[in-house]
Amino acid sequence: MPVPRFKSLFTASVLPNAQRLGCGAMWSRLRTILPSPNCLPPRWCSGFVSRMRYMNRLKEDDTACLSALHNGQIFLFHHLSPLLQCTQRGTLRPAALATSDVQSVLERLGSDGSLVKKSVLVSCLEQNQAQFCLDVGELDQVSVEEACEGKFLDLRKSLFLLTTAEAPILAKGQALLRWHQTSRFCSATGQLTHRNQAGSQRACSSNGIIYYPKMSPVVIVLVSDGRRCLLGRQPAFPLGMYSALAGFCDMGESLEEALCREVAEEVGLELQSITYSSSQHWPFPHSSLMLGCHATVSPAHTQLQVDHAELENARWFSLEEITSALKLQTPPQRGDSPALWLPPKQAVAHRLITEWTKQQLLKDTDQNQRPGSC
Ligand SMILES: NC(=O)C1=CN([C@@H]2O[C@H](COP(=O)(O)OP(=O)(O)OC[C@H]3O[C@@H](n4cnc5c(N)ncnc54)[C@H](OP(=O)(O)O)[C@@H]3O)[C@@H](O)[C@H]2O)C=CC1
Ligand SMILES: [Mg+2]
Repeated sequence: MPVPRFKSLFTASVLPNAQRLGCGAMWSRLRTILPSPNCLPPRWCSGFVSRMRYMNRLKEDDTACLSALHNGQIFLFHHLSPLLQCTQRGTLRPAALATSDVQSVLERLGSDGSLVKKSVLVSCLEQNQAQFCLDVGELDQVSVEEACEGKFLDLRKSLFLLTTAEAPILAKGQALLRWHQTSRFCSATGQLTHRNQAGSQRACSSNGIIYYPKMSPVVIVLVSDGRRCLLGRQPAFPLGMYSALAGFCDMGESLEEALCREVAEEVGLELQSITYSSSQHWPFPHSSLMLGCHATVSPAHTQLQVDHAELENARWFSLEEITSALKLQTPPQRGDSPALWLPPKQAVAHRLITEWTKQQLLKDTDQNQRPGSC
């Protein structure tokens, strides 16, 4: 079980009054909370090191990156919405197009060849085939859709619909493309900045300051009182959707301090203990690094004081309510009786909720198997 690289985070404890777990107890709890290898990048697969080093070289060597682009794949975007195609099974997947095909489509639609060079490097397949994202917002949307046999769909909607492992690539691609669109000028000199071929940095043409893409750290926490879990709802969420509590870290705060502050601000509770679960990059509203945790409050202090400037509502949900919501396949429609709808599978909030559910079910099984229980 490849967990040790997270050990420092787990053992770095959290609150002055945190319940510290003994080491053995902690690891056995981690195994139940974090068993999923898909939380971790595929470091142990053969070829991982060589792919990472290859990607790093492409970020540093513009000529090598341009050559990788010519032999690579491109995910197209139109004003930051990704191009999706329908599979034979009727599901959606991001359209990974060969660069040569994209080049011919662009030429047919009257664009000069330089547009392809605006692609940003996002990933690398086995055999070191590089993958890029490119925004073709300057071309007619429908013409590109017809030529590529796909549809551009808003990224939030796409993340609800996509089940493939490529969803994080779209999130990363959109974040990078947006960063380039909004970072054209140096904030010190006001002069134009220019990018490297991979799109991993921009430099000021006048004083050479180098800018790197920015991410805001955001904490997200699933609070439990031992029996129920706490979810909140913002007015902008889709109908019926509740999620784990989240908030941006303030300057100077640790992960633990930000979690305690956000929970205190949004629902008026004091956390007892915090366990780190996993993290994810999230492209909204700009680009965030979501740091996902579980936390507990005392069962004696669960009264919520919801800050309605931040949340439309927050409430405790039973295990039964959560297990039913996890089974729902289609979102509630206007006019339906309001069912609980959870964040998409790609969201770390979903992962926290499923981890909590598994933990509760295990607890219930343990209790039922104790001698003397009926
Ligand atoms: N992937 C997932 O599972 C989930 C992801 N999220 C993401 O977490 C993010 C944070 O959650 P949310 O509850 O909205 O956060 P907060 O509770 O921190 O509230 C958002 C407000 O914080 C202020 N703020 C402070 N710093 C920033 C910053 N760097 N960027 C933008 N706003 C900032 C803004 O207020 P003002 O404008 O008044 O200054 C903003 O309206 C959301 O963007 C959401 O997309 C949320 C839930 C689930
Ligand atoms: Mg919040």
